[in-house]
Amino acid sequence: MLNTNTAKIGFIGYGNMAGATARGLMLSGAIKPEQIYACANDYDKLCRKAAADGIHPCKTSFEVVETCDVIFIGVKPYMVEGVMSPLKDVLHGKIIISLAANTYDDVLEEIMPSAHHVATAPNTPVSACEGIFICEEENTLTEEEKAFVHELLENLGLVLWMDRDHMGIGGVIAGCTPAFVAMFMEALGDAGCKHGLTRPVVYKLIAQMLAGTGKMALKSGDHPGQMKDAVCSPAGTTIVGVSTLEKNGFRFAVIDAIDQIQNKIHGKA
Ligand SMILES: NC(=O)C1=CN([C@@H]2O[C@H](COP(=O)(O)OP(=O)(O)OC[C@H]3O[C@@H](n4cnc5c(N)ncnc54)[C@H](O)[C@@H]3O)[C@@H](O)[C@H]2O)C=CC1
Ligand SMILES: O=C(O)[C@@H]1CCC=N1
Repeated sequence: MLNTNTAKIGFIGYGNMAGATARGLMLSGAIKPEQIYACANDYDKLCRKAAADGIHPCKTSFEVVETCDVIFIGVKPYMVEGVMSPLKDVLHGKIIISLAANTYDDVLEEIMPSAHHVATAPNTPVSACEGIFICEEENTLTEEEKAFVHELLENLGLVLWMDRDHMGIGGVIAGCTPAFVAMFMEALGDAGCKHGLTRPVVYKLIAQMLAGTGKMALKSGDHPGQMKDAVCSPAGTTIVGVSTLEKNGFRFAVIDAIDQIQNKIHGKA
């Protein structure tokens, strides 16, 4: 029976998302570095990252699969088939957690019918154990394996099981938008710098402001409009900024960005 104290966790591909997942699992204390094995395209680069993280670098994906009980797929979506198909014979009964965007259970089943697989849509804040793992409800895990996967991923933040129709947009809102937020942070940093704050101070203020606003929303359940109203004093300063953002199409720019991502996913762009 699988348990987090002894399970060996593998990563095929050890880039941004896989590394974030591994680091989150280690930071949470659920998984020790010596339980983690990874392979990647560039072995020397992998060895440097593995040494920094304290995990085992592997020369081949076969080594990862043969050694591990649970294997995360951390390669680009278009590579999943080419990387996983040659492993067909060694995947029997292994738990496979795919990180690949918009790559669902039907595709995984086609490529690796003998594995017990689940498709997910994660985000990089898992590295700080404040992330999201959306998992597809349709999967080939046993009930016991599903409970184990849920427990493992819960160490990294929120775990939500979703039907395929909502996985795409859920994955975009959870997985793509950390980049938007980082752009917002950078813009606020530039503005703070322009008006005299040093970079270390302004970025600290911004990060804490964002973490606090998110936590407040989760704790109170308040509507975002209510949270905005609570900051805007009548004839005060914030409302001047809010109206300037409206004039510049701030909210439409965000909705349009999501629309364009969806168009790309659905082949319309
Ligand atoms: N970066 C993100 O925020 C998110 C990424 N994802 C998904 O995670 C997956 C990985 O994306 P990133 O980490 O951003 O990409 P990345 O480019 O940082 O990492 C890709 C990794 O795959 C490895 N790789 C390439 N060819 C390989 C091969 N033949 N065998 C083994 N490893 C190989 C590379 O060496 C690298 O370690 C993608 O499928 C993406 O859709 C999902 C949600 C969020
Ligand atoms: O940009 C991408 O394709 C990946 C999927 C979600 C976030 N990053």
